[in-house]
Amino acid sequence: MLFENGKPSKSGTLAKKSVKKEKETPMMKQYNAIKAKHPGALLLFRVGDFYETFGEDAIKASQILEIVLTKRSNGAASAMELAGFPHHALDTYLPRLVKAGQRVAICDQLEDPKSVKGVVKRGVTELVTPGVSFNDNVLNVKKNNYLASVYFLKQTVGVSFLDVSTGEFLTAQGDQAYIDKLMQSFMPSEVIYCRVQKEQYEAAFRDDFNSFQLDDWVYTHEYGYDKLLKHFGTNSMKGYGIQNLEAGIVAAGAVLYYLEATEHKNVSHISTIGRIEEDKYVWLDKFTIRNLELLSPQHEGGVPLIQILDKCVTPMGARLLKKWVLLPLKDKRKIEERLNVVRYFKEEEDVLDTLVDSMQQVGDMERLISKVAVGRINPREMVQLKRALQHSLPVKEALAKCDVPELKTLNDRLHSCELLMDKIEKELQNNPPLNATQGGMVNEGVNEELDELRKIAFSGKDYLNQILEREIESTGISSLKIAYNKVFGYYLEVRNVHKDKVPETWIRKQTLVNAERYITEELKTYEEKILHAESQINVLEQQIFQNLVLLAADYVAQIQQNAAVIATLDCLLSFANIANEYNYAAPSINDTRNLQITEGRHPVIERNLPIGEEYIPNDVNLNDSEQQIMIITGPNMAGKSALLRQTALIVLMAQMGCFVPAKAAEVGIVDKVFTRVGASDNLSKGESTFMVEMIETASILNNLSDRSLVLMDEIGRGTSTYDGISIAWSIVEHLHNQKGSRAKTLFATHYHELNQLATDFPRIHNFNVAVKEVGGKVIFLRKLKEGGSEHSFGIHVAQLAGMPPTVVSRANEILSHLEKDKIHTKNKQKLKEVPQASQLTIFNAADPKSEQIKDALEQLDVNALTPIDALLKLNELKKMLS
Ligand SMILES: Nc1ncnc2c1ncn2[C@@H]1O[C@H](COP(=O)(O)OP(=O)(O)OP(=O)(O)O)[C@@H](O)[C@H]1O
Repeated sequence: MLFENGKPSKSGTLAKKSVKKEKETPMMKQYNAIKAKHPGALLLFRVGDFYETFGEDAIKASQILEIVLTKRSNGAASAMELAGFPHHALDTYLPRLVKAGQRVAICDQLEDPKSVKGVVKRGVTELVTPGVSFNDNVLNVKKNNYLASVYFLKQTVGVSFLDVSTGEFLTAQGDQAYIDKLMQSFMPSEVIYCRVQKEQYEAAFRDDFNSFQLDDWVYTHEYGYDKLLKHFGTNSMKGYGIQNLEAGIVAAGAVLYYLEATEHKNVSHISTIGRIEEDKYVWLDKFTIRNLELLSPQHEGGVPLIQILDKCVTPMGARLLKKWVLLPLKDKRKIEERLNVVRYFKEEEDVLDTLVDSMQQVGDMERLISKVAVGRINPREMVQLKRALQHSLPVKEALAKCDVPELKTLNDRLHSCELLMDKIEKELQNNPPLNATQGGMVNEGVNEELDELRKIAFSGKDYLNQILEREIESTGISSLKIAYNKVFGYYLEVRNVHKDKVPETWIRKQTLVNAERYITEELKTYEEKILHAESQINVLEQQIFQNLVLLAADYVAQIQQNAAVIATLDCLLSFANIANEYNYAAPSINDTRNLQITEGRHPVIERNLPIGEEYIPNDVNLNDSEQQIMIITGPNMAGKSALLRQTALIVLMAQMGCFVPAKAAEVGIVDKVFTRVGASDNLSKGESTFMVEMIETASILNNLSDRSLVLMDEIGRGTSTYDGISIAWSIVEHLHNQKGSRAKTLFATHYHELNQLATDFPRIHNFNVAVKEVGGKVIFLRKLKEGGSEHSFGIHVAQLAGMPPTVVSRANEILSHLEKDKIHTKNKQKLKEVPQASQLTIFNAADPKSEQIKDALEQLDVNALTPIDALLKLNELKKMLS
């Protein structure tokens, strides 16, 4: 049974109570029984042509949908609230309920009310939840809609993602940080987890996602493994490479259970399960994804990278591109394969145009074929599927002419599915109705009986004339007439003079003064036919359509593969397009640990500069032998952050297989990118800014490798200046001296004191983003130069920001006063004297508290500490102080 937050929902309870007090009508009894089976879900109960909601569901529905709330007035359940809408408006209202976070159980009439006495049989035909939906209005074409399942197994976390609308099914397992990163990347619309793991779940993900709890028996290896074997019809999961992912299997099994529990039993389009391999992709922690604004901007009105990269013309392409952005590659060969194709398309603009033109018409082939598999495709969508296949043909033709091995491989995987395409073309009209029950969708000449029926239904007069002519000819009764009356239907009328010519088989029905009326076997049959023609037409059309759906179901695997090929092509074409449009260069990828960017630019800022302004390019060189760490100082607004981010973005774009905003870029494969940019407030989650800063930094320092790229922007600014400098200083030292991981680092700071580090450490170099001071005004040159800098020009920025002149001039006064103060210089001297890689002298031997803290620190085994332990320890030390 399903539970919401461990207990049945209020609405389920209320509905029961309010009806039980009085005598239940049979229908309400049925309603209550169904409602009780789906606690936590808002029940849409089909009554005739309406979907009705009752009790608390009605109150919720009326608020969310802005529909009228009434009270049920027919005796027994007089106190019951009621709100409903016409059944044909389901597509409009359902998405609104789901988007408002509701789980919606759709309860339909399972038999024809006309053929039943008493209460019609009803049942829930679908439970739509935010993570499990096929409804186009719930889904966003450019986004996958993932359901995630999470399972904690000691230190390992298993996760599984399913987009039921495309059939994509994935699993992974790893430590908390890895799964957290995946969750932030895949951004599931709904997460299911084991009820008894509530605490762990909430500690890990707080209330980041819509969540739902399942019973603990669902989250067992035995159950999950068996579920997967049954679904895929195999006797092991070895072929999918997930046999040993114990936690991953448990999480994936629960996904399949949940599909069943939500009445999604027909899911043959989920034909494979993939493993998200941690070591195949560049590690981006969740802070990096956020700080680099890869998929969404940090602030309203901002532009994320994806918006620049996405020129895809198909929904599949747009969805795949998001994955490419979040999962850049580490395999040089694979990256080069993508780059080769982009280079080719960039040069062969005709091919690019042909492909883009055809693919523009392909539409969402991936979701259409999923609808075929689950039997939810409508006639109009079937015609769209045909068009998708038709427009894939020129793609195939164009690819066949391309002399690039990677494109040949893609072309080999593209199926033309001609038989299916021709059959849809032959059988379905080009503009069929939306609903298969409406009729009028099948072409003429497909089915003789159907054609006959249509003749009867739509060309009745002609048909009767044909009978009349035939009868006149065979009987010789020239004045014969056909007419209709309500009493005995169609009849033949014979004037008395011709009475003797009437064949014996005719049945006399009426005698008039001058004539007699007869019916014949043929007319009777015709009459029956015409009466039933329309309903028969519908039945036959539906049969023909169903057969078409069955045929299309044989093509699920092929069309899914086509969709994957088209999506890949779309992303590569998009890369080629932007390379041309924005003047990007092909990066050169190698296995060294060097990064050499010549005239690099920020892909997003350069597209959003005010008219007339040009982005100033800069070089960045980093390696593990001479220049491992660049300390970048410079005034506020100089462009330090932009430089840091562009460096990471160029590396990531290169490893996605995309050309880069630079004159040239040599990229030695990077395996992890870490950023700590700015001190963003996280008060809503109960953490102080500085705490967040330290958590994020700790996660960087604990996960470094010699291929990592680290960006640190103003680390330490969340605390007092001296604490900040001390922390920043020791972090840089740590990055430089860490054995076995000379992570390439860009360190932007306002602490000019850190410039001292360059003299003390061989692989640390100072740079500054240049400005020019002319007549008391600062001109931003945006050019990176070697050497440190002395000023921050913060007051100048305050002036630019419109600070009252009195405040600005007072600030200048205070600054000059402080600058004269020797503390500044003395402190600098002090830092210089600090022995390298040792604790900064912050302890006073005369102070017992200080000694106590020192002892505690000395006893610590830093290598054995997790980031959380470290923070707890820090807190303990702080308490010692007070
Ligand atoms: N190379 C460049 N060419 C043109 N404009 C740039 C360049 N770099 C930065 N800018 C512009 O300058 C603005 C400020 O840059 P940025 O935020 O990188 O400054 P900063 O040095 O990090 O400032 P702060 O120290 O105040 O955080 C950017 O928003 C961008 O509009």
